[in-house]
Amino acid sequence: MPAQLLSQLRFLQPLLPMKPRTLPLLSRSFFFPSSKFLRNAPFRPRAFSARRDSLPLRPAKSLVDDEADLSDWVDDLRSSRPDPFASRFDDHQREFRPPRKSDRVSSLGKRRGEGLRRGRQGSVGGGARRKFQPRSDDEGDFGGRKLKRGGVGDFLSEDDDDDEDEESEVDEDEDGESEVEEILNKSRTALFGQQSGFDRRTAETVPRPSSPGGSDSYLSETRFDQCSISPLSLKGVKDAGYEKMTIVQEATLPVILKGKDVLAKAKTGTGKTVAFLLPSIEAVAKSPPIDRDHRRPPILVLVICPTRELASQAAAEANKLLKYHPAIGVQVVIGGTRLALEQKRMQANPCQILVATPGRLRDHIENTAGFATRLMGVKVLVLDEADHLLDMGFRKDIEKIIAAVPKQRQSLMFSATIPEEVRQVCHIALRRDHEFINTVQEGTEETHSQVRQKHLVAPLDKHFSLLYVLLKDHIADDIDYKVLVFCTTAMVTRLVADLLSELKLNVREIHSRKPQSYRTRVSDEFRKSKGLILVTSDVSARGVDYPDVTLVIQVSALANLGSRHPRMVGLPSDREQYIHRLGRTGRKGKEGQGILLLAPWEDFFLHSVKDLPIEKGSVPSVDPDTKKKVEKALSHVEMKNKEAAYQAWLGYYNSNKKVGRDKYRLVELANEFSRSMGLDNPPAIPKLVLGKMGLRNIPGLRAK
Ligand SMILES: Nc1ncnc2c1ncn2[C@@H]1O[C@H](COP(=O)(O)OP(=O)(O)OP(=O)(O)O)[C@@H](O)[C@H]1O
Repeated sequence: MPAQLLSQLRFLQPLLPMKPRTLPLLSRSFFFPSSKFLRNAPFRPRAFSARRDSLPLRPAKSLVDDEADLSDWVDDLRSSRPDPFASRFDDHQREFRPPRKSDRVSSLGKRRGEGLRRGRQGSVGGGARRKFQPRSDDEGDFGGRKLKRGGVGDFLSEDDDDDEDEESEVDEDEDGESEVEEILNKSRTALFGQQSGFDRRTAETVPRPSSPGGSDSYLSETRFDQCSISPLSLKGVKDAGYEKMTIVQEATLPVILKGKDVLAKAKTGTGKTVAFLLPSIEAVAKSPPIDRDHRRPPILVLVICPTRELASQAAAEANKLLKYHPAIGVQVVIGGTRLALEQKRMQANPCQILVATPGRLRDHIENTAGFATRLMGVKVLVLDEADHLLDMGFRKDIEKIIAAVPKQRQSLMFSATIPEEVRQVCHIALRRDHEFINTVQEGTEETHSQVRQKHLVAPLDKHFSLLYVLLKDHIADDIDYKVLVFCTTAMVTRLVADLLSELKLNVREIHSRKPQSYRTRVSDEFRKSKGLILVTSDVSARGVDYPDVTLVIQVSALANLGSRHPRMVGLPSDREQYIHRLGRTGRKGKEGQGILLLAPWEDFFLHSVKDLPIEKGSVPSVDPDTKKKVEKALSHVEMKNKEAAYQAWLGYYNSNKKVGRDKYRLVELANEFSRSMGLDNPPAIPKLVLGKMGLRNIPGLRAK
């Protein structure tokens, strides 16, 4: 495009960027003559009410048709007041990659699972229009992903897992490091001025602890009142007990406040939630107030979290920060409750900030009247645990959601792990000129140094006794113990919880097979308690902020293995899940411990975490009395729970590329697991199920 033409464009749209390097992209995005372009011009504002009234209120199917009109409408709305987030015509540079064939294939498994579940509700098939059908499960969270792998093995594996079996080495991003430094330097000057007392720091010192190794090493030296946030937000921050920013908050806040798209990586438990919520709240605070009588008040900030627990937690944090913003409302839509209830709640209390899990959000887009229109007001889109949300289990939902919000918006993606593959696909949500802010120094570990990590490799049939011994030892060491035990599937989680209860330990369980009300209650209890063990599937792996967890035990690290998808597409691997699970301890600079318990045939996992400081631990001895005690406790565990655990275990590892490749070996291992539960004979499995798992006629299995 000739530069002359650009200057004409600039005349029409003063917000156009002038940088020559943007020309080719602009020329792709603008077509002439363009009535749409003219409609976007700020000097032709339309009366807001007239525009609103003329908008046809159609449900989701019409969303795509209406998107352009709705975008215009939102633009008009924005142009009525100065908006710091509006002047971003480089939006055109964002590229939306249409789903590849591989995406469709690999998401089929999940959809098929959904189809099974929806089938029960009378609406089979992704293409079928669903009308206000309440869904009892939470597709948006791990629990809802239980059927995602597509085979019966997946069906049996039932939950809570990602899929990947390739080893992953997360590259530290050198560009990212230098970008951070540049950003910090610029933003310190811009936001805190020369008086702020900040040193110019080198890239390596971005996450410099104010007291090395101390309990506040996650904090920066910058106070919230040194940055340009509104007095009402500041009051909220203060009441929440936050004075200094954490490292990630210091690094990202100025950039986000400037309206940039951000991809941020920071260690677990270092305040990423506030880092994206606070500037999002500022965006709402700066927006024109919404008319109380508005029939479809726009949602201005949309936060997406992978699990219900995490979404509820983010909404609670938002409410804390909003204490002095009475006009700004937060709502959470997470599944596990009746859709109609959420619809009523949203109607009764319209909000500007919506926190959601992906599946339930899609349900609302497709089934809640006027919801699609409200989403067209979104100015800030946040993907929390972004790498996980971009994996194939969620990808379709995320793409659908992104298609339902305006192209002209700010997008923020946060996670403690951002594998290179995710950086490659992050443009699904982010503009090309986004900032990658990596507060994990190059050459340092992605886990916290104050968390002692060890791995134990022991035969599977010893795992139950060992788990008991490890827990008893820890309880004896720390009267204020608070332990998370991660298991592979919901049914195995239930079995382990049953066993530990039989052994008179103070135990709770949480997984996708539990009703949401129970999950919420247990989660709240564990948050507040000490002297408690929570046995959990991966619903608790990411983001959940339980304070003062003293120990995390991971029984098997293969939770994320079993991919039917190529590594290319940005799946978080078992390495990432290990980091997130471990990250439930050692939060806010506190100390903690992590134990990884592996069977000998699982030790290949160690290769993928060889750069993490995981010591080889010596396997504790199990005395004969303890062994007997555990066996007796196992004999009291209900048979049906053992059968379900066996079936789930078999299905789970059957889907695992490495373990499930050799079916004969798989069955041997499954039967070892069965024996470890005290069963002489492995439970029988329906023939149909075995056939679908590709396990018919494999010696060692019992069919019924
Ligand atoms: N500036 C601050 N000062 C003190 N505490 C803070 C600050 N910001 C956040 N926190 C607290 O730090 C804890 C961890 O925050 P948060 O859950 O957002 O961590 P995270 O980085 O998102 O962790 P994860 O990677 O596990 O999701 C929370 O209890 C939060 O209230």
